Amino acid sequence: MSFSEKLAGKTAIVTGAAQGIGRGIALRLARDGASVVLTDLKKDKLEAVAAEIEALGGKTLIQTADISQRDEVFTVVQEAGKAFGHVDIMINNAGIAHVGAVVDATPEDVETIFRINVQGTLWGIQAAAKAFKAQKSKGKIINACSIAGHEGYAFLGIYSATKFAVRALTQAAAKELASSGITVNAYCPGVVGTDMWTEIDRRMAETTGAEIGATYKKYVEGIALGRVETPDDVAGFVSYLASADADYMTGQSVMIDGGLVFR
Ligand SMILES: NC(=O)C1=CN([C@@H]2O[C@H](COP(=O)(O)OP(=O)(O)OC[C@H]3O[C@@H](n4cnc5c(N)ncnc54)[C@H](O)[C@@H]3O)[C@@H](O)[C@H]2O)C=CC1
Ligand SMILES: CC(=O)C(C)=O
Repeated sequence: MSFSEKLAGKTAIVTGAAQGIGRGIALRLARDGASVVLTDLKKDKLEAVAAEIEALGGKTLIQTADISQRDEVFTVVQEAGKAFGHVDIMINNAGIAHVGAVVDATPEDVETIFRINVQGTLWGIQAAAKAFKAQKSKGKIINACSIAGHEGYAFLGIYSATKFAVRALTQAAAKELASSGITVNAYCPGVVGTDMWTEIDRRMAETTGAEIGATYKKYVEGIALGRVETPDDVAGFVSYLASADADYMTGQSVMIDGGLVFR
């Protein structure tokens, strides 16, 4: 891993950093020169990601936290500030999926996913905005949306609703925080080959009777660039959103999906 100066001197927090897209973003921002605060529920996996970054000379801090708990998210941001002196970039990446028909969703299903995907993102926006304002700095808040934040998918309806909500929060927070010099944007991946999609495919098979692998194959066949997305594909775009090159961009939830959804 070679380091660049793109984010040198910056501190970035990445939620859901233990695996998948969050791990990819953490490694990329470290390569860009940022100190990276890694947060997730999974301590062992966070330690493995931290070891990867530190072995190559990067700086990290591990904070286990549940993003659905507002106080835990605020503590992560405070600890990041104490460890590195300031916080500059907040990546609200952690999220979960839900597979099932809209007509079958239970109050418990809906509450669980909204507490993580929507409230977890909201607490991250609040905690980061508070820190950036206290520092009087122009921070960047970057949220995980999805193609499902632009189109409601069959049997992913409740999940899609959470991502539409993330897009709404991204727009509203961008408008409210612009006068403080804080930008808020989101990345919208398509089909990334992570544990989340293995689980979506498995649950689709249970729900619709599709063969294992068939739902994943069907989605991937719709990608114009002809291959599944990798965490690095997402991380490259997040690196841009986190950089000074994106200073004039706010309130946007941008597709990074290999050409799957065209808006
Ligand atoms: N995989 C995909 O195709 C796509 C994923 N996304 C979004 O990207 C983000 C990351 O997805 P993946 O890496 O694929 O998922 P993943 O399931 O591989 O990783 C998610 C990580 O978030 C953590 N997490 C879950 N709930 C948490 C909580 N309450 N507090 C703290 N950490 C928690 C998990 O422990 C896990 O390490 C999610 O927001 C997802 O909705 C968006 C579009 C496509
Ligand atoms: C997981 C996800 O966001 C989709 C639509 O694949």
